[in-house]
Amino acid sequence: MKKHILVVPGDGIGQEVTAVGKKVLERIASKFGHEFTYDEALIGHAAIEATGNPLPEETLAKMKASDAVLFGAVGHPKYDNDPSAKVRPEQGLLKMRKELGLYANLRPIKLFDELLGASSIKPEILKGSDILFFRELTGDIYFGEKGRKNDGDTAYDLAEYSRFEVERIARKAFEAARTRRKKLCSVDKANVLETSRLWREVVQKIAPEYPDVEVEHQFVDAAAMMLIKDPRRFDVVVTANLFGDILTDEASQIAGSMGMLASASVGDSTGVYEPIHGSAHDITGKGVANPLASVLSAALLLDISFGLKEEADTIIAAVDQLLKDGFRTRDIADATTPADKILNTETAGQELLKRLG
Ligand SMILES: NC(=O)c1ccc[n+]([C@@H]2O[C@H](COP(=O)([O-])OP(=O)(O)OC[C@H]3O[C@@H](n4cnc5c(N)ncnc54)[C@H](O)[C@@H]3O)[C@@H](O)[C@H]2O)c1
Ligand SMILES: CC(C)[C@H](C(=O)O)[C@@H](O)C(=O)O
Ligand SMILES: [Mg+2]
Repeated sequence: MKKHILVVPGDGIGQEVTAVGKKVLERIASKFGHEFTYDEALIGHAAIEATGNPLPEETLAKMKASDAVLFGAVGHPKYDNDPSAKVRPEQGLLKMRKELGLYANLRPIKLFDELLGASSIKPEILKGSDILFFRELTGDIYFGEKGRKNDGDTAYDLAEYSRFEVERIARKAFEAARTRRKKLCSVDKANVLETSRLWREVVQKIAPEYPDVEVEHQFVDAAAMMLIKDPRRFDVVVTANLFGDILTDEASQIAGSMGMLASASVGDSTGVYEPIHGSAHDITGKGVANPLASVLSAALLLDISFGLKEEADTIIAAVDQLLKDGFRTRDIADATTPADKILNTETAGQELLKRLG
């Protein structure tokens, strides 16, 4: 198969982990006889430094022209600590999502059995957890009008959802539930927010079209609690942009680390595949970031954008074998991990390639 992949590493550990994700794609291409071509483009702080724009037109054009995007992360401490900065790396990420129509963000919470001990949640509570989040990605408080009034002393961010936006993400979630354990949990805050009341109304209205799927509605505060108390009660979860952002960082602890969670952003055009984590300033440049979220994002890319299920499964099996062989990056290691089994970003990539064959 011939495909063109755009690699957009972005900032901080985005650069470090995406290099490993790309190597895995290259190995898969040679192993299975595919012809993947690659290009790179700037986004975030790196793009601001080079062009003044967090999402240069050239990057956007390259994204639209590619078959899939392997993405790293954006962000820099300079902006995090300067609330007055008008141009920010995250604007590039949000504009990309909007311009490409990436309204559905799939975040699988996949727990590898070997990592049962890596979480701070008890293994008997965790074992068998397998959740697929559908986070709405182009609406909500992220994209509504925002600003200041009263001489800057009052700030506002408007949360907005249209019926159409809720319906399209809900349908994707219902369809995914059909292929899994047939349970859908819709998470909102309908006891307080009008956007959530519309959300619940839409999900209730289309639910009869999926009679084989058992639907429940939970308020976001309760859902946050249930995720930790009993993660196995969830199969597919569908929720709004902001709730999905927060709940999936929380849910990363079910999988053991932020460094294990991949995501797929899909919708109207080119799919973008990225770890859920950020640029992680605290470990940038140390070479210790866990690259497996990027590697598992590459697997999602092959599966979802190219329909290469066997190739994707080969990557997941290699990750599984790496963990079975006792290897751990620092974030998923514990007191029982022998020193010679602790990997950095680069050696994790090397060990993984050995297991890809
Ligand atoms: N999609 C994105 O590009 C994205 C996502 C989240 C945050 N950000 C940006 O990243 C910057 C840092 O944000 P943050 O610190 O809140 O979140 P973060 O996800 O970057 O890091 C949170 C914590 O998880 C750890 N961590 C994250 N990924 C890891 C990995 N692969 N291996 C090992 N440990 C890992 C970090 O060291 C840190 O302690 C901010 O500028 C933020 O805006 C970007
Ligand atoms: C960096 C930020 C804008 C982004 C988000 O909130 O969507 C990030 O946290 C994510 O999860 O991709
Ligand atoms: Mg986030």
